[in-house]
Amino acid sequence: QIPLKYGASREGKRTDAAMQRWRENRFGQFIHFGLYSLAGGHWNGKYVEGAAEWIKGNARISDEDYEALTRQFVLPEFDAREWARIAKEMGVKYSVITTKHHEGFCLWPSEYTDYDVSRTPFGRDLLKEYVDAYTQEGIDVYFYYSIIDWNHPDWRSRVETVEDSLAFFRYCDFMNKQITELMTRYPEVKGFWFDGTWDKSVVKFGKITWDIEQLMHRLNPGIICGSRLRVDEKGARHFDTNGKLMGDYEQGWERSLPEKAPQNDWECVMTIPENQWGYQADWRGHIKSATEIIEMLAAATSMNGNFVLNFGPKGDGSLREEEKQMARKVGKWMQLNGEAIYGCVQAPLKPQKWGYYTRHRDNGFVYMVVCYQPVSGMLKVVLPTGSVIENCVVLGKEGMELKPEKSTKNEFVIPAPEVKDGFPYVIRLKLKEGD
Ligand SMILES: C#C[C@@H]1N[C@@H](C)[C@@H](O)[C@H]1O
Repeated sequence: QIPLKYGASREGKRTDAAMQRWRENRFGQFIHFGLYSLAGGHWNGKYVEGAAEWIKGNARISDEDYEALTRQFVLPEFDAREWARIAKEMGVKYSVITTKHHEGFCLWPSEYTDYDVSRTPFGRDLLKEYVDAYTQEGIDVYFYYSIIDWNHPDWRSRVETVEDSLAFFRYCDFMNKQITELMTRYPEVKGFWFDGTWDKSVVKFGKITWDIEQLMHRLNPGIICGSRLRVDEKGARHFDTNGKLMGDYEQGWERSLPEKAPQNDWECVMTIPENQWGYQADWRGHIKSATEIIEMLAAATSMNGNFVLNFGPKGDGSLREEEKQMARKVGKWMQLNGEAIYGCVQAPLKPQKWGYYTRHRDNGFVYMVVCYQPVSGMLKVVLPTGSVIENCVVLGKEGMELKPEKSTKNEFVIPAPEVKDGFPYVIRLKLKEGD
């Protein structure tokens, strides 16, 4: 163990109510919205390769031309209540919004910059309308905040000269003021989702991330913050130089899922196209179906993780049709099968090829989320020695009990119900422990 001043500030899983609520939420929404949404992944009438929220760099847009987007920020179709209604319909329990992405434009009227909504024709406090609408729907709100800030004159991606370090530490002061502002103006915020901590400047001065963590806990001891914020004084990210997780959960699973359950709390954030977070008018490549998203959500839950699906609203403030469709389909599935996700954790059963087990923290049931229908027509379940299946039903068809048959020692087979709608189905098991 190397002595560290700015490594992990605490060890082990948090056991307080705020963190337990984060765990039980399981399913979240990401909202990427900013000036980049107006460009929609196109510039001068041409499609721009790369992630749409990175268009300033991808299309080599000058500061002046990019800032001109503030004059187009009118949002005639923006209605936070509609965003919140659709999030509720999808069945998410929390939502993370980009208060400020790498571009530096702020979705709230900040006291510390004029590069924000107050300088646009829209003019309103978008963040407040989002917080109020989602809170009204009972959805917890989290703030994404980019450490990188391409607009701020004092941001430095690397610090090489005395002038760089003076500027960078002025920027850190600005950042601390904005974080304080966000936590005091919007006390409903449950946690922060920091991004952009890979640049050399942040890795060189990891203490600034320790300072942010300390600042947030002084303002709200229950605030939740993932590992992506943190860098220790040796430049180690997410896990400190002694291998200890920094922050409250592993926040490295961006567009990927672990193969097996990590030891720590963790969260996966996922895009519907291959890699578009901000609005891209012309989605290309594979667009994930609701069935694929449901399988990822079940996989995450089966490994004690949270799953957050990204929406990139359009430059007029409306949601795109494909995302509304996604919300409808996933929401319909969650209405029937949400008990296999919300408040669920990894089940103590041997994983099988047909899909994912989850176990509800309280109700004692084990759930089988079947994503791969067996050609044999039989779903295999291996139980601990002596345990038996006391009750076995398909969610939505509770009146029709399935009859498991013992096929070998500890192994049972359940006749697989027919798949009608192209979605995973869920079997609920009541197990009776062996004597
Ligand atoms: C890289 C990168 C950023 N991290 C994702 C969560 C998006 O915000 C993307 O722009």
